[in-house]
Amino acid sequence: MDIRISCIGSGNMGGALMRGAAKITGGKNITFTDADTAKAETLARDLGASVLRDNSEAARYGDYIFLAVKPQILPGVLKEIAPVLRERFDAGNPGIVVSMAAGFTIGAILSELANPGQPAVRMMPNTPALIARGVIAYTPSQGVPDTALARLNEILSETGIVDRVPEEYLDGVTALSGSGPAFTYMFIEALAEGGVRAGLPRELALKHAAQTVLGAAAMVQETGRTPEELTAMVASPGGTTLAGIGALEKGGFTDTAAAAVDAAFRRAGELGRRE
Ligand SMILES: NC(=O)C1=CN([C@@H]2O[C@H](COP(=O)(O)OP(=O)(O)OC[C@H]3O[C@@H](n4cnc5c(N)ncnc54)[C@H](O)[C@@H]3O)[C@@H](O)[C@H]2O)C=CC1
Ligand SMILES: O=C(O)[C@@H]1CCC=N1
Repeated sequence: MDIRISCIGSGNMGGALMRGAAKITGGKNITFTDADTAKAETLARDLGASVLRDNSEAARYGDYIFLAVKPQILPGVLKEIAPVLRERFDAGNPGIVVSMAAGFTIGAILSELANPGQPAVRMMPNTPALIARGVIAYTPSQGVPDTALARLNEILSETGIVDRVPEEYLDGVTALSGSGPAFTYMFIEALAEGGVRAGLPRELALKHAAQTVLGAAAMVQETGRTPEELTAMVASPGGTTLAGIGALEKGGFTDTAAAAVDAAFRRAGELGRRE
């Protein structure tokens, strides 16, 4: 695909998404910038991409300009690239800004850029994008042409499942799939810890815990059955599973897991209001 991509920020998410993009565009059409130049250089070398001198150059280069910096850094970066984006917009060749910053709304992005017409996409990926098993949801601003969105969809699809959603879903997506991998790692650790307490070596317990979560998730995706139906398939009357479910319920498992998503959701809203 003959498009040019700039990625401002070469950390976890910039790296994960560009690894997928490189499969479609080839590394040579991708550029990185980062406050830590050595980090950008290492990633660029890995993908056959290149490094630009600064974020303004990045804003000039890309058909898509991915902003993969922390939400607290984003306003400064937007101010830095606003003049170049404005020039391109006025010349009829606007780049499309693609932000993945938690909580940061399209309205806030356009307001920092001082251009309500700037084409922008707000998206929320997650780290399994690094191994092409990510969840990505996005919302475009009004000015993004359908063809450009279709191409973006194609690029993002290299990193996982992609859904276009109304913007009001994005804080919820951030909480569930954005932060969710960390909650799931905690559950895997907890399962493994239980295995260790039951006498298993830690390495074996962790391996079996991770494969169990993977297998159970695939059952939800591939059988079309609900988690409740699948639970019934596991739990024999008077058996081991029901004993374990009882312990989870006693510990308030469902409420605690749901409260984790709710706390992340509320935090996304706070980040959006910008302290
Ligand atoms: N890590 C995660 O699981 C997810 C993160 N996000 C969002 O992705 C964004 C990036 O997060 P991560 O990749 O985890 O962070 P990170 O810390 O791994 O990467 C951010 C990069 O930005 C660089 N940077 C800092 N200031 C800069 C500047 N002025 N110009 C250019 N680069 C600069 C840093 O040196 C760093 O390499 C955040 O907005 C976060 O909300 C979204 C979904 C999931
Ligand atoms: O923790 C965060 O704020 C980011 C957003 C979703 C995952 N990581």
